Amino acid sequence: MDVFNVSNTYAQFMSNQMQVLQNAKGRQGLPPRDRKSREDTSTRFMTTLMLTKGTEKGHMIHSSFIPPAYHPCITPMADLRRIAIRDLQLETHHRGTYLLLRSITPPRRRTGIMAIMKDENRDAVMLQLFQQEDEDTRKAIEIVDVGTILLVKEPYFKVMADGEYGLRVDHLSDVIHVNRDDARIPGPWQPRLVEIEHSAESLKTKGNIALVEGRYWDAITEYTIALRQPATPNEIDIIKRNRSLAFLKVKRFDSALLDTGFPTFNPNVPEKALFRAAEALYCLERFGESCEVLELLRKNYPHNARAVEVLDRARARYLEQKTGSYDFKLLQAKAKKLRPPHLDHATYIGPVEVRQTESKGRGLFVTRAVKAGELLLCEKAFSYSYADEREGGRSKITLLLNPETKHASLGAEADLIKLIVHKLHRNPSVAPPFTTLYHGTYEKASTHTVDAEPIVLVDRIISFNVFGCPVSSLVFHKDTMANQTKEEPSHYSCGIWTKASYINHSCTSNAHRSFIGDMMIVRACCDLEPGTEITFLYTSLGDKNAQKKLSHWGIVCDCAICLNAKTTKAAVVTERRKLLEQMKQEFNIAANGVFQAKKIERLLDALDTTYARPADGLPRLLLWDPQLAMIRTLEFVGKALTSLGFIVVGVDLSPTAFAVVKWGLVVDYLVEIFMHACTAFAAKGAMKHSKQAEEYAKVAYKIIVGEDTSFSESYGK
Ligand SMILES: C[S@@+](CC[C@H](N)C(=O)[O-])C[C@H]1O[C@@H](n2cnc3c(N)ncnc32)[C@H](O)[C@@H]1O
Repeated sequence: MDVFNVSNTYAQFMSNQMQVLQNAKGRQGLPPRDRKSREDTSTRFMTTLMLTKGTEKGHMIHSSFIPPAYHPCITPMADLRRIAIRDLQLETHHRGTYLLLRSITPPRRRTGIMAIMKDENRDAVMLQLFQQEDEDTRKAIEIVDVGTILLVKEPYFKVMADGEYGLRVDHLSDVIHVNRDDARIPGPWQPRLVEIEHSAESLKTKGNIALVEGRYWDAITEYTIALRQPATPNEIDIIKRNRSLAFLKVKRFDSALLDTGFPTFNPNVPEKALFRAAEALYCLERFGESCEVLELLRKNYPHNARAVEVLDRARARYLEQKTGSYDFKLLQAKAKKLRPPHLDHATYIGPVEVRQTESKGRGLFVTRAVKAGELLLCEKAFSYSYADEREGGRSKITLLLNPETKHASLGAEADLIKLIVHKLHRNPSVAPPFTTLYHGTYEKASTHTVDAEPIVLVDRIISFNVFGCPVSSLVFHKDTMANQTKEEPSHYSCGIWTKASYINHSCTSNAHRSFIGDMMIVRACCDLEPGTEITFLYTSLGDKNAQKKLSHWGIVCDCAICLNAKTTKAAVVTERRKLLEQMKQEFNIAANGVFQAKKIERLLDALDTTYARPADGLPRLLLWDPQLAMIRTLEFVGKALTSLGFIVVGVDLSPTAFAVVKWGLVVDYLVEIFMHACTAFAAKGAMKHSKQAEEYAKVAYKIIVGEDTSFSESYGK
């Protein structure tokens, strides 16, 4: 939805890649013919590593191929059989087996992290780990470095892009870091005795040092090994409390919470445990429980000033979550300042619920009557990937290609996949709202965890549910109005909003989404009866390629506009094109902005008569735009609104109050149309009408931008 769909542009590129995959498949099950020696493999790798050092950062556009979908290992470790590098066969997932490997090189980071690994027979193989964190979040050497011991479950051995052979790991749960105290480490790889610490206290100290130095994963390892040593209950409590801080630092909130003792605290629970539990709950968006823990903290430690501050913040989120009252001015200010624009605000789910539809799977329905402009959702992104769209700043833009689905998109989607993989892997408790989203015919894994590790499958879910988004719909609206551009709104930044994802598509939609940073705001764009299904646009209104784009979701839109487009006779289409061309010429001739109004009016009337159905049932998309250019009189305000499908009364200055009886399509220019009405009514001394028109402009603005606190500033009112 609004991501840069470039499937057509890269069709050839993808079919070439499909061919490469097909060719590779031809070697499936065969052993490699020309396997290189360990020395040769590692020397070549080290040479490339040195030659490319420092040259691979850059802000260029990267391309990323999604591999043919395969399931992660779901067999428990105890049931896997160990194999060796020399047993590997090409293009094969070695189901039911595992490899125990030790790195003999430092890592090289490209789309994935690569290193040369050896096994106990001293054979070597290249390992590529995909979906690992960015260098900024976790250095490659913290993931694999010389001496790192890894267990690769159900290894996938394949021909790489450069023709070399290697192991490819796409699922985080398919690779296990083996701690130095693990009994599975073979004798020759065992650490020297001096490296093995047995006392919980000394391991805790090592953990504390790592924590202070910002080596959080090392700290977790030290504390975890410490907890396997004999220790008193008090020592165990302290080690867990320290580990909970390390877990918080690496965003493992589920584990952090568990280590604090939540939900059963001793009467003399220390402040730190309560703070950490409250922080973990806050980050898991469990604001009510976070408030409860902080209230306990305030009760037990009344002089703790920070507790008051943190409690205020949690209460503010809880209030947003429960009531939907936001300080939108503050949200706009934060979205303007923060990069990435991750806003610290809560999700509000308004009067909506998920229900089964007749023919579109599940959908979102209103539970009570709703007025145009009312807030249905204000949803914090489940995950959000920001791409700097300014000239020269496209640091995270990736061309994401899926040869299997023939889908290609340009933007930050590749990063989004990674962000979600990590979020789910770190915090299994937050997974259900994501994993239950629409995933087409793609089969999910039959289990959620294996050996207590979460199983994560994301890319298909993302491709069906991702939204492209501007950093701010306010800025986008202003740009649209200033540049008068009517190009389709595609965006590089993108995210997943799990509730909004239940909204199905319709070109004659009754709801509209807007963005303030990573918050999506969905408002009704017409009055809705209780039980009405909410719909919004997946592609932009009037997009000529809409049907093609909708086919990505398997949608054949059956709205009035699409049905009419299919049934309109070719002669009528030609006639409309001719009239539009003549109008365009008239507007072009009028270089000074003064055009032959009468002539254009005649052409508009002629175009109008090509439609048979009333516009409130079938909006006239070709008409509102040229009518807007003519909008100098109230007559054209009425005409433009009618073409958009509105029913309005009082435009003719009759004693009837100016009122929208039925809302039509909401476009950015709707605000301008109502503002023209406001001015035109005022010029005629119809001040009540004028005030009412301004109110409608404000509602339209709120629907388009997400809020109306910035209306006065934008429209000088
Ligand atoms: C983002 S999901 C929307 C929620 C989905 N209906 C569900 O059951 O979870 C997108 C999918 O919903 C279905 N869908 C959405 N709009 C539709 C429409 N107008 N007609 C038919 N199917 C639609 C398609 O299967 C599409 O791939």
